[in-house]
Amino acid sequence: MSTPEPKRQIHLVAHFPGVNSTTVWTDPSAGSQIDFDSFRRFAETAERGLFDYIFLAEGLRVREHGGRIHDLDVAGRPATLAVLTAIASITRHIGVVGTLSSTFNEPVELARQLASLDHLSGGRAGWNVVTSPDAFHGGNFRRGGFLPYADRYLRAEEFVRLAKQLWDSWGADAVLADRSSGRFVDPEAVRGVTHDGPQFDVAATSTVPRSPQRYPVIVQAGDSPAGRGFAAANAEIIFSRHTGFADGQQFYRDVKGRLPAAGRSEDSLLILPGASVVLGDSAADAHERSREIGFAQTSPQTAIAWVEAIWGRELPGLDPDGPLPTTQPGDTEQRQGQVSTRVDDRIARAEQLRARAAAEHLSVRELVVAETAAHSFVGTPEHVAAELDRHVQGRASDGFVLVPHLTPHGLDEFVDRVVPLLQERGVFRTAYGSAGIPNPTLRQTLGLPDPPGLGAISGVELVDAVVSSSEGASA
Ligand SMILES: Cc1cc2nc3c(=O)[nH]c(=O)nc-3n(C[C@H](O)[C@H](O)[C@H](O)COP(=O)(O)O)c2cc1C
Repeated sequence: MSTPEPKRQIHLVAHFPGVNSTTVWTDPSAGSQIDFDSFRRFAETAERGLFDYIFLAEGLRVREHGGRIHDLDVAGRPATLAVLTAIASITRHIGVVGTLSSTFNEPVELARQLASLDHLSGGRAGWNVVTSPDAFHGGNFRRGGFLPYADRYLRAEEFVRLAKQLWDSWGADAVLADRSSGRFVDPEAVRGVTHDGPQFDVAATSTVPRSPQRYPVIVQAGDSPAGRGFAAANAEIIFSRHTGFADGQQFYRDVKGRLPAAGRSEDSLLILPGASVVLGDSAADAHERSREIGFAQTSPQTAIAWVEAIWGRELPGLDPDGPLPTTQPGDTEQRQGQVSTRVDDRIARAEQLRARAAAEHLSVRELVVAETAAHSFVGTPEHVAAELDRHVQGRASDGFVLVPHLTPHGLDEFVDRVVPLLQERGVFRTAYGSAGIPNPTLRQTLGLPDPPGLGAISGVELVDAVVSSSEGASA
């Protein structure tokens, strides 16, 4: 008799609410997005629930709508690396992963900051590499439109490659701290990194010794073919939008199918779609809660602003409880700074929305709820646990980035009611370090292989880049 295959294990990520349009900050129980107490509370729940890591998205510029600050969504969360460092100091096992742009940062400085986070967290750091190269964000840095859209991943690729050289530039034994000889550093074990490429011209010596994980875990969020190619070559995790079962399977197959060409194995990259969960004591109760939350996430003003962003024009007098506008879309970008509102063909999108509203008899606000606040998993804890398991066993994902709608207690119910059921199913850990490692790094918690030497990890060649390093580093 053949032994059954072991069950695939689910990975869970806790997305701190905010930097999106679905956080219900108006709820009477909602806490601050800014005070450290919120991050502490959130992190304690996520670690109690044995999540793999806490994740922070990042918006580099305050969003605008119609040329004014977009005043409907929560904003103002403190900067990513500062928050993650503070979280690392009050947790022991959970990973800390942040979103940082490869377009508007510089490799030497960012590599230094990330290596520092990896040191200070004891090897629990991760970096979500985003490109977000639009002119609006660039304006923040006096670099509006400096990077052609087509080059966004060339820069990201060169950035990551250079960062890895910097992270590898101190040998494992470079810090001598030898009191008898008085020598602190072994110069033979630290190499300078010189790099002359299309995006970066750098001659640098890293100021930070090799960190516990050598590199932070590399995450990617981007959906274009170029983004998928970049992920297959460089990323260890993809944060995806493909949460549905069939859609998830298709994305999973596509991206995992790209790995062999990059010289990588299937288990070297995890795919974790964003997901929202609404629980109830019965299916009907959960669906009713989901409906209420959807409307709380979509105020009448939010619904109008969303339609204006798609329509590319102001829509004065639009009734949120009435039908979609009969006016044809214009071409004025209404919303700036929100990735998900990018529309390539406004007329086609408007027609698609009109068709859905007509078929389902939806008002403007009901349509926006259906389009933007449809929750991924709705039902009793038993139903939700079974569904999450089905997605992972069915290779529609390797787990989920859970995006709660409330700060800071939005994951409490999931941790109390769903996590134990996943454990009973044998698909989720019952302790950190259960593989026999008492203080696992984030990469070990995720079950990802150690990073190979520089060069082998990247399957994409930078045609014009000249990459060189002086000799002498110890391995
Ligand atoms: C699920 C998901 C989450 C993202 N989160 C962020 C974010 O927090 N901050 C950001 O600047 N860009 C974010 N992005 C934008 C992407 O990282 C990427 O820069 C952009 O989508 C362009 O890449 P693409 O053309 O491959 O999609 C996100 C994208 C996706 C798909």
